Amino acid sequence: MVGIPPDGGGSRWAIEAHGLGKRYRRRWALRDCSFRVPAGAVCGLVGSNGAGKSTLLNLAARVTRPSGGSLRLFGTPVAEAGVLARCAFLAQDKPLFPRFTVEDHLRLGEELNPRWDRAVATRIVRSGKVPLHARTAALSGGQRSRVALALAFGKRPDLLLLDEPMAELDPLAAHEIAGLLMSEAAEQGTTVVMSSHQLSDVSTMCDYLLALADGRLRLAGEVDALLSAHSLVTGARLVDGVPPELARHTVVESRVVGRQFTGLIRPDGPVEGDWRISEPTLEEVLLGCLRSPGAPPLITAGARPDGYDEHGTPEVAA
Ligand SMILES: Nc1ncnc2c1ncn2[C@@H]1O[C@H](COP(=O)(O)OP(=O)(O)OP(=O)(O)O)[C@@H](O)[C@H]1O
Repeated sequence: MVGIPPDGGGSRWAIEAHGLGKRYRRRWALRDCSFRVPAGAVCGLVGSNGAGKSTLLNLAARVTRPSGGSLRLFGTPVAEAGVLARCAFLAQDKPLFPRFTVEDHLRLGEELNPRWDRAVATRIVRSGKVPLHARTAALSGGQRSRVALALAFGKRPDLLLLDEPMAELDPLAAHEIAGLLMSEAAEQGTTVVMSSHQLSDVSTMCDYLLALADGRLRLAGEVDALLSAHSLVTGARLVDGVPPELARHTVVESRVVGRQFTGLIRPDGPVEGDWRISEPTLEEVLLGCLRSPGAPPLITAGARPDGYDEHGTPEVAA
C-alpha cells in the first residue's frame, strides 16, 4: 500500500518533478516531466528501449544533472548536500568489485554508510545461501544481484532506485528477488522506484507506475487509479474507425478484426451503445498507451504536482 514511512520523511512525496528534462547534445532524453511519487510507494518505471528510464533514475541518484526543470526528493532539491544519504541506487550493471569477497563488500558497506544495518544486509545474503567467503567474480548472476540488493538495503535508504534489478535472472531467481524486495521494502517503509521491461513483474510488485515513451511521461499514478480510468470496449462493427458513440470519450487505441471492434478508452461518462465493457489488465493499459503516441498522457490526481492538469501540462491561471 502507498503510505508515509515511519519517520514522516520530511515530505509526503519521495519524488516530485516539475518540468524535468535532460538533453544530450541536441537530443532530449527526457522532456517536460511533471509528476510525484508518494513516500512508501513501490513504483514501476516502464517504457521501451531508449524511452528515458535510466536517465530519470540517474537524475534522481544525481549521477547526472537536469538540463531543465526541478527535482525534489522528500521535499529537498536533489542538488542539495545530504539528500543522497537517504537514497540507494542500483545501476543496471550492478557494480561490485570482482576480486572482493561478499564479506568484503558487507564490511565496505558498513565503513561507508553511517546508517548501515548489518543485520538486514547479512539476512538478505544468507537467505540466498550466498557463500560469504566467495569472490563476487565467482558468483552467479542471481547471487550477484542478491549481494547488490543487500548492499542497497543495508544502507537503510528511504528511497531505493533500481535500474532493471531482475534483468538477467532466471525465472526462479527473479521470483525470489522480487519477494525479497517487496518484503524488505514493506518492513522498512522504503520507497522503491524500479525500471523493468517485464510488465508481469510490474503488475505483481508495484502499486504505482510511471510510463515513458520517447522521453515523455505517458502515464503516472496509482495502479488502481490508472486501471479504473480505462475501459476495454468490444462489440460488432463492420467498418474501420472509431464508432461515433465512442467519439466523446478518449480513445487510446482501437482496432477492427473481422467484425469485432476492440477499443481501449478513457470514458468521459457512461458509454452508450451495445458494447461489452470490461476493466483492462495493467499490461493492456500499458501496451495500449505506449503504442499510441497520439493519445494524451494521463497523470492521475494523486500523481500530478499542484498547478498541473491531468495531461501533466501547467494549468493556466484564470
Ligand atoms: N550519456 C549519454 N550520452 C548521450 N545520449 C545518451 C546518454 N545516455 C542516454 N542517452 C540517450 O538518451 C535516450 C534515453 O536513454 P535511457 O538510457 O535513459 O533509456 P532507457 O529507457 O533506460 O533505455 P533501455 O530500456 O534501453 O535501458 C536514448 O536515446 C539514449 O541514447
